[in-house]
Amino acid sequence: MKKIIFTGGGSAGHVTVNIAMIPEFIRAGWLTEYIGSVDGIEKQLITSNFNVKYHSISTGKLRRYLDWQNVKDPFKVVKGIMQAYQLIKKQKPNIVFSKGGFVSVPVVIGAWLNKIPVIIHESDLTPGLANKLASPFASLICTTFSETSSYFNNHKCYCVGPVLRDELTKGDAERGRAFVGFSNIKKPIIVIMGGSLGSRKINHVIRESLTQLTKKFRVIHLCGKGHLDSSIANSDYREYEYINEELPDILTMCDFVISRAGSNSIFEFLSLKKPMILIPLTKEQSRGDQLLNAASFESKGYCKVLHEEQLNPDSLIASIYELAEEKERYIRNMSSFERNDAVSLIYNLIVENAKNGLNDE
Ligand SMILES: CC(=O)N[C@H]1[C@@H](OP(=O)(O)OP(=O)(O)OC[C@H]2O[C@@H](n3ccc(=O)[nH]c3=O)[C@H](O)[C@@H]2O)O[C@H](CO)[C@@H](O)[C@@H]1O
Repeated sequence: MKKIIFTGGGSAGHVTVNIAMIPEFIRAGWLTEYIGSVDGIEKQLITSNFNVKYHSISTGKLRRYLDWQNVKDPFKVVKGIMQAYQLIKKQKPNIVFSKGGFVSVPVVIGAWLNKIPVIIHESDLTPGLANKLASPFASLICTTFSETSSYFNNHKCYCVGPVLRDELTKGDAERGRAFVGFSNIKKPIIVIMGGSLGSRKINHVIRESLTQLTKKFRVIHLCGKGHLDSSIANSDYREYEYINEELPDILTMCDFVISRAGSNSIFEFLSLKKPMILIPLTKEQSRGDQLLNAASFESKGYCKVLHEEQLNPDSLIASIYELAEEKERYIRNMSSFERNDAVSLIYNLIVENAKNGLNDE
């Protein structure tokens, strides 16, 4: 029997691709395991969705700011590499698939030290630091955007397009309405998603705009863990820290989306043809990947971009009215998008690259 180990974590964007891929391997009879951090979001998402063995390793964080933890983290990363090396030596997978995020670097190095092939996936237009560090150890890099290959000099890249969960297209609006408890009145619904971890700035502006916003719209706010505000009493407003299996129903039900510009999320909205306002993370808060993701979508007429520097209740309300007025045009533009069957493409690449003879019968 063949065995695959998945890795990736830190935020849901580094896990959802794995969530889309894992069922293929379980169906095909592969032994499927996961290496993640001790308490990251990947542990909760993987163990609640699948009955796969989850191994934890020590991880450091790749921070962009000064923090005393930065001094301790290199030691944690070295410990993580040693743990991953030992685990992979013992588990003998035929291949490792990495979706990136800081936990993935020790795993990729641990696999390489064991001479186990590694396939990496990069879903943003520009590579994340973890994938950049891991790329010399990988046999192949799969990308969502075709432009990404130019950032991985001399590496074998394969553009597979967005990797989306199968369930995403199986949402049911009626189920969504029942879940949030909205009656079927004729006020369009906006879903607000500040990335998988939430966004303080977006949360703040949404809550400031709420009275005005709910005159015309109903609002479902995915505000991120620890960011609920129980003081708000508004019958057209619902807030959740994070929504897992009900998300396809909620997205199918909604009319508009306001979101950060994380790659996985925006391709989910695109494939469901939801007119969207994207508020990308700024250069100060990130490497600028979301600015490029959003610019790429804007150039194709898929979204409206509202930069954080201009974000306030007035600009938000004005943008949502403009989006609503041009709804049909956005839907038309999004209809031209043709999506690959990325899950099958990656599955085939993994089968072709897997090392033979380790756990095989
Ligand atoms: C702060 C940060 O590091 N952001 C990065 C992170 O974003 P982030 O983790 O937000 O990643 P994405 O937007 O790409 O994906 C989020 C995923 O979580 C899911 N979801 C979200 C909220 C919720 O309540 N329920 C739910 O299921 C979405 O449907 C999506 O599948 O990874 C992305 C992909 O590499 C990058 O583009 C982002 O720049």
